[in-house]
Amino acid sequence: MAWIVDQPRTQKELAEEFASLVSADSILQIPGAHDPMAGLVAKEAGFLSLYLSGAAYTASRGLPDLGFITSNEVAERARDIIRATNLPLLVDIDTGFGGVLNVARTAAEMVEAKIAAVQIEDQQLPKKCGHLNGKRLVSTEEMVQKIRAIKKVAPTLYVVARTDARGVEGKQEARDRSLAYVEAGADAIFPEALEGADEFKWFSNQLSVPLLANMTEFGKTPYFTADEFSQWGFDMVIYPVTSMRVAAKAYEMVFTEIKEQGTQKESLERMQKRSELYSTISYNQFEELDQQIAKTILSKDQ
Ligand SMILES: C[C@](O)(C(=O)O)[C@H](CC(=O)O)C(=O)O
Repeated sequence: MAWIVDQPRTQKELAEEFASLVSADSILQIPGAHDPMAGLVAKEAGFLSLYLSGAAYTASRGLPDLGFITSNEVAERARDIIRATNLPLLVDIDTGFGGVLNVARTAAEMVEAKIAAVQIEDQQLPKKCGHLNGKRLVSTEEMVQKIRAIKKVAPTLYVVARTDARGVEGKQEARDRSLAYVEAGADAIFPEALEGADEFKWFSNQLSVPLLANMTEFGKTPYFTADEFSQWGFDMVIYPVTSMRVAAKAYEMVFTEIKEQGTQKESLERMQKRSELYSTISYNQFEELDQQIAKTILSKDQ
């Protein structure tokens, strides 16, 4: 329950909360929420912070993750998720949607939308998923300028700098770039597409700032647990596209059933019931704001 019904939190409060969750003893598990409903369900499951993935956001619009979306589009989706959940949101801003000046505009827009934290990567446009081949990087100097621009325009934004160098130039270069990004003001580092336990451990021995692990599915990183990442010195782990992937498979199953059997009856048990849906979106609390609306009463099987 949030936004109109709850007291919303400010960007500064959300960013401070994010930083304190990162510095807590246990690793911060951050599930991707491609839309507000996914965010609300993740909140009900007990997660304290959410991630808006570029891959999941673009896929939810039927688009590939090649970096041709704009900052105001992403800010709009992020704003909806924050209004609904009132949780600190880490937003994937890809390359910052252009050069240094575009990054500055993106940072300002993210603060307006009350985003707690952003993740910016060192790829050239058009960017690619970090677990694919054929990535090209901008120079360290350009990325450093981008990080400085964010910190100048939006000092309260928590900045996670992602380096894609591991798959392009190697792990030593990824380490060197990370050190430069920290020097430029990044609050945390996201070494993208590390391939094994040894690489995670090696990386955390090289850096003293908080580190983020990407536990995406069908990528280059094997399926490690949150505890394993934590033991290796990582402070955050994201599950960026999981919500989108399970939702799309669920649609596929029920649409096939309706097409083939002419009914969705077999799938009812796997559906969110009307009562569960209304509870998740605080239906009653919104209804109570207007005494002219008759109070909705549901039967127990609805
Ligand atoms: C983290 C990521 O940038 C994303 O957009 O969520 C992607 C995830 C993915 O494509 O699986 C990534 O580049 O790792």
